[in-house]
Amino acid sequence: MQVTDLYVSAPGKAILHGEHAVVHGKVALAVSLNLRTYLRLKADTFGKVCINLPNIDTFLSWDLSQLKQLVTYFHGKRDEVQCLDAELVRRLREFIGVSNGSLDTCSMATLSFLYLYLSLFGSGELPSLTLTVWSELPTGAGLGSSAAYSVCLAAALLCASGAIPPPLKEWEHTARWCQEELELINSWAFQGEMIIHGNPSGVDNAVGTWGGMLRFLAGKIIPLSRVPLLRILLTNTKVPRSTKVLVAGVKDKINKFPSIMVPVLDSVDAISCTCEKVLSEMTCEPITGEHYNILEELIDINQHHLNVMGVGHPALDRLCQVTLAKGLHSKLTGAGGGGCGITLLRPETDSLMVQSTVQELKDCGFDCWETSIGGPGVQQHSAISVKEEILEILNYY
Ligand SMILES: Nc1ncnc2c1ncn2[C@@H]1O[C@H](COP(=O)(O)OP(=O)(O)OP(=O)(O)O)[C@@H](O)[C@H]1O
Ligand SMILES: C[C@@](O)(CCO)CC(=O)[O-]
Ligand SMILES: [Mg+2]
Repeated sequence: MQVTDLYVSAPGKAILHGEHAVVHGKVALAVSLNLRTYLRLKADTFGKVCINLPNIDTFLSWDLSQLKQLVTYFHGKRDEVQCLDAELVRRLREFIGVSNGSLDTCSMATLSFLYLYLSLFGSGELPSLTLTVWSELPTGAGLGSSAAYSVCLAAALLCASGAIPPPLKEWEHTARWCQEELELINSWAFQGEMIIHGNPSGVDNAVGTWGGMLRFLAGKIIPLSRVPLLRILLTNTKVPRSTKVLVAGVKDKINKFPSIMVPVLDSVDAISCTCEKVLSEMTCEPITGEHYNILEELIDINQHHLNVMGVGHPALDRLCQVTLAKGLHSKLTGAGGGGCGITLLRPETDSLMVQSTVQELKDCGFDCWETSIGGPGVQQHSAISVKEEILEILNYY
């Protein structure tokens, strides 16, 4: 089977409010970032499947004959994807030699690729292909790198399998899929997330698929079209952590102290709803200092709640202290335990103040940058629409 070459990309995300609570059926507000993961899929004729993941130093290849042995029992279902095929996951773990509890970056990325590849092609002829992924996002830092990776894999492999068409016309530079196709991409990306995260809510892959700002509640995705332009500072504490471990830790705490933790989750839910209301008011009436005061207070309260859930870290406390000394308010974003935080900048915060805050955070050993939000969801690219330095990496392998 011969597949068509293609380039796709998907954005990372920042969660404004609702991380962790969203896993337990509460509202989350999330927004895409203008930092993306790019994937190149190239058809080959060597009878091999190769993956190049330079961000995580992973370069692997398998003979099609090896992979075929894994699918002897398998009848792929491309349009019915509610839960993982436990037997396929077990075989793949055995095949790549990874135990159930492993958090190894390379194993998780490999497992999710092989799972999607075999699920989508396993019922027919396996195609020979090379897949290269490069991301502008820090890996495992709370900005949805796993979801952007899974969304790119799902879009590229669904296209290659013929389940969805490549949307790009000859004369276009970028193109997106229709709603129904996006839903299919999102549901397969969720499978990839399940392998990496264990128990994902689905909010991260939804942002990677649709982009923009959205409200997510129990699998229901509502795009928020009327939102004010927010200025956000992103800080990566560079403390490594695993979303899977942190999500499992919060679940344990809820099971151990339900009467203490459930009200905390309810309070986070109320924070997300209040934030959504304020953001919507800011688009239909003149923006005042009071709107920003409320947004800042919500950030502070939520950061305390996340500490109560056990997903804080001294480096995140440091971020909050440094920014508060400048009158700015921060919270962790994503799974916490280290990784990234967001700081809300007010419209009147001048660039000198931003620069000195960034410098102080860098002096703590953190990476820090002002970011723009609301990038488009998953899309196909022509080669010339991919930034030159990224194209060079994707085409190197
Ligand atoms: N560029 C990439 N190339 C290959 N694998 C990646 C890449 N980015 C992420 N991954 C996979 O995703 C895993 C990190 O996922 P994890 O969910 O822990 O962090 P995150 O998605 O960055 O943060 P969060 O889920 O809190 O937003 C890595 O261990 C790796 O398996
Ligand atoms: C921590 C979490 O809520 C967000 C991770 O970005 C996990 C999830 O929703 O799957
Ligand atoms: Mg993740």
